[in-house]
Amino acid sequence: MSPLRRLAVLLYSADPGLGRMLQYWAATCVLYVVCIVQMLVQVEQGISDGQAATAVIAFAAVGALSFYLMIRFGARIGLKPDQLAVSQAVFSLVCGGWAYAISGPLRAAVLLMTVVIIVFCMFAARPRQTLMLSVGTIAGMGATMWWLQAHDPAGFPPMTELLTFGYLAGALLATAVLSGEMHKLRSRLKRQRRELTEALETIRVLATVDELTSLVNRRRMHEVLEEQERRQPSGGQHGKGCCVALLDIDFFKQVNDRYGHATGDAVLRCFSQAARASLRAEDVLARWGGEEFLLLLPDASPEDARTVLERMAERVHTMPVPGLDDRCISFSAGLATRHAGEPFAEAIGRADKALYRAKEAGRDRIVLA
Ligand SMILES: Nc1nc2c(ncn2[C@@H]2O[C@H](COP(=O)(O)OP(=O)(O)OP(=O)(O)O)[C@@H](O)[C@H]2O)c(=O)[nH]1
Repeated sequence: MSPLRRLAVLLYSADPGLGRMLQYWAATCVLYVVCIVQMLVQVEQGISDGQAATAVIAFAAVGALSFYLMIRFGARIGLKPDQLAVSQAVFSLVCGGWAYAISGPLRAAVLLMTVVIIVFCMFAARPRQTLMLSVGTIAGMGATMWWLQAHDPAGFPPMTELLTFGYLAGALLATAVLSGEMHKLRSRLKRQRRELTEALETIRVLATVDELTSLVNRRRMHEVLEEQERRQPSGGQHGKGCCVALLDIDFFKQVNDRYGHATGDAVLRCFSQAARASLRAEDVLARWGGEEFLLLLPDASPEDARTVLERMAERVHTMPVPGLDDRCISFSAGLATRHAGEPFAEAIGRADKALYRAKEAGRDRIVLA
């Protein structure tokens, strides 16, 4: 990691949740900077008192820095994101009230910032917290305005303060109501996103998995083979080659006829489980149709593949199937190595011919193409 990136991670954190909170913090800092510049211009123009403005600016700067530290290391001190958001808002509102008191004729404009702070809160705090903040701000600003008009009626005419307070209270209450609506909308969107993700997963499973055996279905297997052709156009890795085998359960019609279709289904399920238990993680077994299965063995020589199929045959011979008494299940297999650059369709065609020969030769055997 470069030193610059390490510094960025240290300041900004690699955790996306924390990163988002720090983004909000950075956005509030931009607002603070804008307000500080305005305040300096006000001092320059003789609208605000220089000492009072310096005190507000210092208070805001120290507060912003403290909040950065609290957000960055908040997890260690056990502060929750919404608690941090509310504390930040309370701090900003105190700054806003103070700025109001020293901004002379521009004070009504400062109130705009107060509304902006509450709107910011809507994104991070709960609707109840936003409502409490709005009510608290109305009470706090009401008290400030009352105190200012009582102590300096010439600078803060009572009627002007009262009307300004009315506008502020209306705006804050409307914002709090809006926050509730936005929260509902966000909850609905979250639920819809979760439902959509679940629906997509269901569709994906239905499109790729065989319902009876839970094996990969024929459609998905075609995709797997295409991916394999793209990844290894010349055959298998490590010079071992790649094998395909077509497997077909022997005398399956007899099972259906004698024991019933439900037992036939149970045989297919048990066969799939037993067969899958004999494979490596990279091997893919698909239900190719009816009682026929296609096995892809990437990076396997024909000898390796035969060993796998023999191990599989042993498991299948001894697997218990509910409702089948003592009848032993077997399968025949046609095995083919995929030649370099050969399309899988051709290798599967050769495996199919080998399977036919295995059936002809008496079943329960593996024939190499
Ligand atoms: N229970 C059940 N039977 C199925 C399913 N799909 C196909 N079959 C049956 O599988 C049987 C396949 O029979 P055949 O093609 O004659 O093959 P077989 O009896 O296994 O004979 P060989 O392959 O020559 O050993 C048919 O009776 C199909 O109805 C299924 O999903 N469930």
